[in-house]
Amino acid sequence: MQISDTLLAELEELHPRQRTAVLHDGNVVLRAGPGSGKTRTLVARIAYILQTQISAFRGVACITYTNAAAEEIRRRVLRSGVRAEGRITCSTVHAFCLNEVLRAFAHLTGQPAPQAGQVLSKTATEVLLQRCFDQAGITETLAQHRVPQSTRIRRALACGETLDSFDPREVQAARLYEEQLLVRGEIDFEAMVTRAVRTVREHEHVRDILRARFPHLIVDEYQDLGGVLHELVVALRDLAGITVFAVGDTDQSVYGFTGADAKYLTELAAREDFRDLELEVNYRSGQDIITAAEAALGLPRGRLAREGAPPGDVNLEQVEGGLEDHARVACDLVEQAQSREVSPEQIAILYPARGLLLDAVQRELTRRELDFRHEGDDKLPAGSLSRFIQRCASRAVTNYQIHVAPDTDRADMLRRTQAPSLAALARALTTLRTDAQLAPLSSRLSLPRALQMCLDPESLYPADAPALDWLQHLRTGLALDEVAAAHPDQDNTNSLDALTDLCSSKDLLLQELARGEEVIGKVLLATYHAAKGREFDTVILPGLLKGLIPRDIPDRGNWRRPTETELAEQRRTFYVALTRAESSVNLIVGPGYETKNGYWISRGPSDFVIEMARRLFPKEQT
Ligand SMILES: Nc1ncnc2c1ncn2[C@@H]1O[C@H](COP(=O)(O)OP(=O)(O)OP(=O)(O)O)[C@@H](O)[C@H]1O
Repeated sequence: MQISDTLLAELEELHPRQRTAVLHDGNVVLRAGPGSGKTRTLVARIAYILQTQISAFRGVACITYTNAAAEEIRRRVLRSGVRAEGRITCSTVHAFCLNEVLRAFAHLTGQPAPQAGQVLSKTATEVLLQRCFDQAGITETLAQHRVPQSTRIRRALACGETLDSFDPREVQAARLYEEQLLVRGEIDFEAMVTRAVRTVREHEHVRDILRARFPHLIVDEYQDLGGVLHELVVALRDLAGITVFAVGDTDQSVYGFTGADAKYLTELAAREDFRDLELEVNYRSGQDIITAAEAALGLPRGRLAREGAPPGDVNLEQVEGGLEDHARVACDLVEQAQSREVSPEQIAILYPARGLLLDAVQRELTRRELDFRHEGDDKLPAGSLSRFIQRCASRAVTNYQIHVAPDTDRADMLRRTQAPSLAALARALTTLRTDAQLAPLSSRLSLPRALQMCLDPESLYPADAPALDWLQHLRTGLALDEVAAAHPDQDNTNSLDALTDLCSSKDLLLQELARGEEVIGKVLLATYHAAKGREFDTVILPGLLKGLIPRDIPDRGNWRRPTETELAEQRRTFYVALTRAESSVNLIVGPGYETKNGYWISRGPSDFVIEMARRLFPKEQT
C-alpha cells in the first residue's frame, strides 16, 4: 500500500527512535518525558497503520483521556493526508466502552444497552451514593466529598484487589451502590468500564468482531489509567489478539486520586511481547526549563533540549503581601510577555486548585481588561451536548468577528482561528445522535449544510446578540431536543433546558456562551491538571505557597496534610505545569496568604520551590 507524501515527509522529520515506534510490527510501549513528541509519534503511527498495515475496511481505535485530546488526534491524523473517515475511532475510554462494546454488542450479549437518561449525571451519582452512605451508617461526612474514594474502591472491587486499606463501611457503601445501579437499570461512567471488561472477557464472538474492526488499539496517557482500564487493554491484547500501542510518562501520572496508577504502564512495558521504547529529546522547552523542572520533580532524568534550542528563562518573583500581590505580578508578567509580542493564547496562568488564588487572579485580569479564558469554568451545564452548543457558539462568534474585521486583519485571523470546523461539528453531532440511538439527521451531505445554515447564515448573529434567540434557532435547526430526550447521559438530557434557562435568566450574550471555547486573543487560566498535554510560550505560576501547593487535603469535613503518596502526586502535577513552557516559566512566591475568614497564614513559599532551588543551587543559601 502507498504512503502519502505528507506521511512520508513526517516520517523523515521524526527522530529515528520515534520512527522505530511508528514502524514496529507488534505491540509497543512508548515511555517518554514531556515535550518528547509522544503525541506526534502516536498520530504518525495511526496514519501509518491506516495507510499501509490494514485493509480499507478495518480501522484503528484510539483511547485518550479527554474528549478534547480525542478530537485533536483525529484532526491531526486527517491532516496527515490519510483517508481515514470512518476508520478511526478516537474517543475517551468511557465513550469507547459505551459505543464500541456495550451498545455495539447488546444484541449479542443479552445485556441491555443504556437507554435515554440511564447514564447517571454527576449530581444523580452523588445522590445515590449518599443514600448508600446512609445505609452503611457513614454520618461524619457527605458522600459528595468521597466520590473519588468510592471510585477507587469500586475499581479495586472490579479487579479483585485487596480492600484492606479502605474503611469497611465505605466498601459496604460501594457494594450497595453497585447493587442499586443494577436494580434500577442504571449505569454510571465507572460501571461502563467494568461492564465492558466483563463483556470482552466473557464473549468470544465479541472479541472476534472487535479484532476484525480494530486490529490495532492505541492508548494515550497510559499512566493515567486505573486497574480496570488496564484490565480492558490486557483483555483486548491477550484474549482478542489486538495489537496495542501504549504511550505514557510515569512522571506525569496525576490522577492517582481516581485510582489511576503508573505501575500499569511499567507492567505493560515489562512484558516480553511488548517493545519498550524511550524518547530522550525534549522538543518543547529550553534546557534551563527542563533542568529546573527535573529539579522540582527530584528525579534527574537528564533529558535534553533539541539542538540549538534557546535555553529559556526560569524567573522567580517574590511578593511581599498575599494573593492580591500574586495576582498583580501575574498580570504584570502577562503584559510584559505581550509587549515581547507573545500572543495572548500562548500565555498560560496555571493554578493548583480552585479557591482564593483563582478568585484574586480573575479579579485582577478583569480589572486590567486582559482578555482571558478560564477553563473549567463550570457555570454552564456539563455534558457533551452543552459542549457541542458552546463550540457552535464559538464558530458563530468567530465568523462574525472575521466578518467585521478590517480587510487587512482578515487573513491573519483566518490563519490563527481555532474555531471548530463544520466537519468537526458534524462529527460531534453525529456522535451525539448515535449515542442517542437516533438515525442520522438525513443524508450525509445535509448535516454540514444544516450546520452551515445555522452557524454561517447570510446575515450573521452579532457576537453581542442575545444567546437565547440564537440557541432557539439552533435547537430547531439541528433537532437538538430529539437528542436531549433520547440521550442516555443524564447530563445531556438536562443540559438543553438548563442552558435555555440560563440564557434567559442571565440575559447571556452569544459571545458569553462561546467564551469557554474561544482561544484566540485570550490568555489561558487553567488548573495544572487541565494544562496537561498542552504547550505555551510563557507559563505563569502564582500562589506557590505552602498550604496551596503542596495543598492540604479535605477529609471528612476537615483539612489534613497530604500523605507521602499524595505529596508525590502533587509534585508531579507541579512538574507537569512547569514542563508546559517553551521559553519562559515564572514562579511567584511570597510569605503567605489570607484565608476566607481573614486569618493570615504565614507558612512561606512552597516546599516544591524550595527543594527545586536547593537542587539547582546546592551551595547557595535558600
Ligand atoms: N522529531 C521532532 N522534531 C521537531 N519537533 C518535534 C519532534 N517531535 C515532536 N516535536 C514537537 O515537540 C512538541 C511536543 O510534542 P508532543 O506534544 O507530541 O509531545 P508529548 O511527548 O506528547 O508532550 P507531553 O507529554 O508534555 O504532553 C510539539 O510542538 C511537536 O511538534
